Amino acid sequence: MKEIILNLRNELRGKLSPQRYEHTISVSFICMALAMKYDSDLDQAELAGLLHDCAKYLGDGEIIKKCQKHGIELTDDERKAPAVLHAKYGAWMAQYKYGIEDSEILDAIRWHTTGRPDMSLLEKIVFIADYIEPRRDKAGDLPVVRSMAFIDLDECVYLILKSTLEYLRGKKCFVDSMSMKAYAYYERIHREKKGEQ
Ligand SMILES: Nc1ncnc2c1ncn2[C@@H]1O[C@H](COP(=O)(O)OP(=O)(O)O)[C@@H](O)[C@H]1O
Repeated sequence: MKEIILNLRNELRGKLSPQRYEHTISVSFICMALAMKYDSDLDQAELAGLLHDCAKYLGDGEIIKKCQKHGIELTDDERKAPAVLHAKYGAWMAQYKYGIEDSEILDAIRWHTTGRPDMSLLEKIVFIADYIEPRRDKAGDLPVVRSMAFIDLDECVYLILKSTLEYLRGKKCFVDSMSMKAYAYYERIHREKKGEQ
């Protein structure tokens, strides 16, 4: 196995909780499975999956402080929904702490929680793998979303965003508007495919 992967795994095993580490390994393998299916680069997929939650050992307050310290600007939405910030700070850590220079990997980490309109193939792969990896068991729609992941990536992103927005609204959580923009984008693709306006 590549040395960088082994080193990263050791580093992450020492930082993340055992459950989060298991999730991380699971996501990296599902990223590679999706990369095989959609003819994407396996090394990029593995690295992006491995690092997607690298900031998750920090609490929301600590992440806000780290962002301030490193001059990472926060949007008003991110301040109101700090749970999404591990993705932005994780991309920063991947670049400056783990030496990742590939902007496609950094973007995939950056957008893995909220999604965004018109995601790249690698962004969609990490976004979807985070939701469907085998250790996940909470969402009721997992069987449908899991099979859709290997049929139609855009439709799968649409289903995940729909479900996440319903879940967050049901819990009366503040929703980062990037997910709403992403939902509007993928809902349009969904409607177009169904022949609707
Ligand atoms: N647009 C959003 N606005 C606010 N919170 C969100 C948004 N999208 C996801 N979240 C929440 O952020 C948290 C982290 O999400 P995520 O990174 O997907 O999960 P995990 O860290 O378990 O892999 C979850 O509690 C999720 O519900």
